[in-house]
Amino acid sequence: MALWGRMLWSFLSGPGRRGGTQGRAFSSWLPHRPPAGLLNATELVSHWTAVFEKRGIPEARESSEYIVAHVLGAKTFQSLKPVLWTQPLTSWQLQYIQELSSRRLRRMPVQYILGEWDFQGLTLKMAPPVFIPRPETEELVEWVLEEVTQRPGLAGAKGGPLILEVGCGSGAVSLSLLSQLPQSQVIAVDKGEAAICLTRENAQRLQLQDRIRIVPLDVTLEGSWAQLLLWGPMDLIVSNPPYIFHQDMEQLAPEIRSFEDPLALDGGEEGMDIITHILALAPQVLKHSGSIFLEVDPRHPELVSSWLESRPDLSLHLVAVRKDFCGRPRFLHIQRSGPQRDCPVDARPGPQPTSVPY
Ligand SMILES: C[S@@+](CC[C@H](N)C(=O)[O-])C[C@H]1O[C@@H](n2cnc3c(N)ncnc32)[C@H](O)[C@@H]1O
Repeated sequence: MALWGRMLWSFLSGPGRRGGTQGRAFSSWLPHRPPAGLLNATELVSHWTAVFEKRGIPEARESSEYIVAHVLGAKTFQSLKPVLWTQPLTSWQLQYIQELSSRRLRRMPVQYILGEWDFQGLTLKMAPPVFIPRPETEELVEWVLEEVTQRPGLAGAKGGPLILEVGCGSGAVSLSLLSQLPQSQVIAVDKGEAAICLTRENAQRLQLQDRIRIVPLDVTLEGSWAQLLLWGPMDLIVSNPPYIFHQDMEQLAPEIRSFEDPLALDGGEEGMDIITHILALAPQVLKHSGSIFLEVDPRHPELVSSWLESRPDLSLHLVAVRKDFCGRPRFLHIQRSGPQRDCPVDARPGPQPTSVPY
């Protein structure tokens, strides 16, 4: 399976990642009844696992377990009370499972079928075509949290950092940073209208709307970043941008190709289109010694490093690269040195950071 196919499915088998039973993304009942004789949860899981396997659906058992657990009001099959494993299901539960399973047969990702998914302990609403947060992005968030905690300079003058997230999608990164950094504030931007709406909805569901500004913005448009200066220089920029190499797009799993917005994935010929826009514009909004954290493809550390060398005017330095849980170099920490450019809000000189060769 292609790289991104593996990434999508690697986290279905993770323990207890998704949340409660609100947000049933489900509108029509199938007219036919479920197969006769399959009356309890364990039998239903076995039945749909076999159907999914026969039809070549990836993560067959995990998919059927999540669906059955969801209908019975639990996050995971393992967390169901044991009595529910063998208790007969009602006819509406059987029909509901059948409806959701038929969506899986059409290769809809489980996260969209359930209408919600957990990220960093937060239950987020999911809706196609907004990008489904991946487990490795939790590692990006953890790195940012570590750096903010260990380097007081990153925490900003107000006790918590002002963070810009480029490409917020469902709001997973911004909202988890807000929830774990109670003094922080976030400006979350995205080009997609559906992403902006979903981040807004998730912020409200999690009662985090007071510390986040959600701005529709295309970072590739000249002058688009000027409006961000209203809120002052940023302590941090974080982004999981579209970074797939264009020629790799065809190899993506059907779940991704058919349901997720290609604009959330396709980073152009070398996956660098949005990355270079972020880096070129960052000095306008980032405070001196501010940091940029990016999730990228394993080929990008070298490409980004060379690109930054070709743009000394930006005063940005790649200071660290981190590997993901599969051992691939996937996260970049880039730091700004030198005074703020073109930013009237913060022209104060300050100490220069020491660059560490990565
Ligand atoms: C890989 S997704 C990441 C979503 C979310 N941060 C996460 O990790 O789950 C990339 C996001 O960037 C947004 N995006 C793509 N091009 C953009 C642009 N030119 N300006 C702003 N956002 C953009 C997409 O709409 C998408 O929501």
